[in-house]
Amino acid sequence: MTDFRWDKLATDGMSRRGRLHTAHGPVETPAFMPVGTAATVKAMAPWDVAQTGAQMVLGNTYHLMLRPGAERVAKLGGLHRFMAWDGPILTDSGGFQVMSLAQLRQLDETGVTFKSHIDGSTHALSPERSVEIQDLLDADVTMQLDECPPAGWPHDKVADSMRLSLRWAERCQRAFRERPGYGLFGIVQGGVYDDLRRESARELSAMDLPGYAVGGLAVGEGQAETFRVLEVTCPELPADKPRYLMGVGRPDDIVGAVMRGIDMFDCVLPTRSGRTGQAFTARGPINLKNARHREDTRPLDPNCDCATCTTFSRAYLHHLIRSEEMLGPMLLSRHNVHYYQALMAGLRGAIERGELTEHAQALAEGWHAGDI
Ligand SMILES: CNc1nc2c(CCNCC3CCCC3)c3nc(N)[nH]c(=O)c3cc2[nH]1
Ligand SMILES: [Zn+2]
Repeated sequence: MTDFRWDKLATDGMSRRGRLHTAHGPVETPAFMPVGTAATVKAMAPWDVAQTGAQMVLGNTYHLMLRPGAERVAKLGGLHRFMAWDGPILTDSGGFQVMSLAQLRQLDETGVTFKSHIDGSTHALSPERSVEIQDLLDADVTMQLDECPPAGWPHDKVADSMRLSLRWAERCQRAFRERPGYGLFGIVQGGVYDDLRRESARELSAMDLPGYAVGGLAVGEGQAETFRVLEVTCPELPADKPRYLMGVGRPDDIVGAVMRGIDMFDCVLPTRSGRTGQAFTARGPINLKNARHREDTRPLDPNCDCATCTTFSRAYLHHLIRSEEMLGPMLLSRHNVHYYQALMAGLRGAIERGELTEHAQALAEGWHAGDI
């Protein structure tokens, strides 16, 4: 059984090309992980997800503990068998989703208690219970339970919140069931405050965890602030451990974060925006709802070799979205996830060649050129 580890294969400036080894297989980094909230990457079957080149997907403690329940997923053989995904799975710890989705939630030293947004039933999520749920789901990567302070909180409130998350990290590490190929990631907090980010990163680094996430970002702070926080945080993290920027992002966010030392990403954007008709292309995002596409026989993105782009015209995709046909979100989600995977493959190659700066410049020129 493989040991959980991340190999650093090449560097280019602050960026790294690596390989994560997990119980369910390797993951080439920098990596983009499609989000599979309720045990499905929405509108995509697992074979569609695999075909995009994605190696690792996200599951969600909050949704799965409410429905169908963690014990039930375990009884059914765990999340890999349940959703027929035999590659690595990372599950978030649930705290972020509670604060953004649940009703009547209460957060204190012990954890969070909340009422289900599905049926109003009351639930409690402690660091120990979150780790237990992620174990029952058989997640290859378990995330610590943390508190993600909303943007705009003052320094003293963020300091208290960051230190609570540090105490929860300790409790998660004690509760985590060590087994080969599985790892627990800490989550750096501290808002947009450099001193708090450094304190959080240093304390978590001292815990010698197998991987580190940067949380508390992509909450509306804007790209410049996100990048500034990364420039402060990444240098404080161990150079030989993977770094995961939670909830990011648009293609240009991802490129900028890779250049600042991030190795792993997750975001609902490619799937969620795909369902609303938005497609990411080498010449920037376009929305297929727009009437300008209704007689356009060209492919979505001539540079893309995915099934959507090599089979259908923009006119047809426009028709599907306008008609609210199920096939529309299916085809656009597949293209968008494929596009993100191709973006990551391009970044990995550029880092190997020591050409990331030039590659990033070429990508930005394409995006700014705009659709023709
Ligand atoms: C979109 N922006 C954003 N997302 C954040 C997330 C969620 C990342 N995505 C998880 C998947 C979505 C559903 C299933 C799992 C964050 N999660 C945690 N634990 N802590 C954050 O500070 C945290 C911060 C985040 N910022
Ligand atoms: Zn495509």
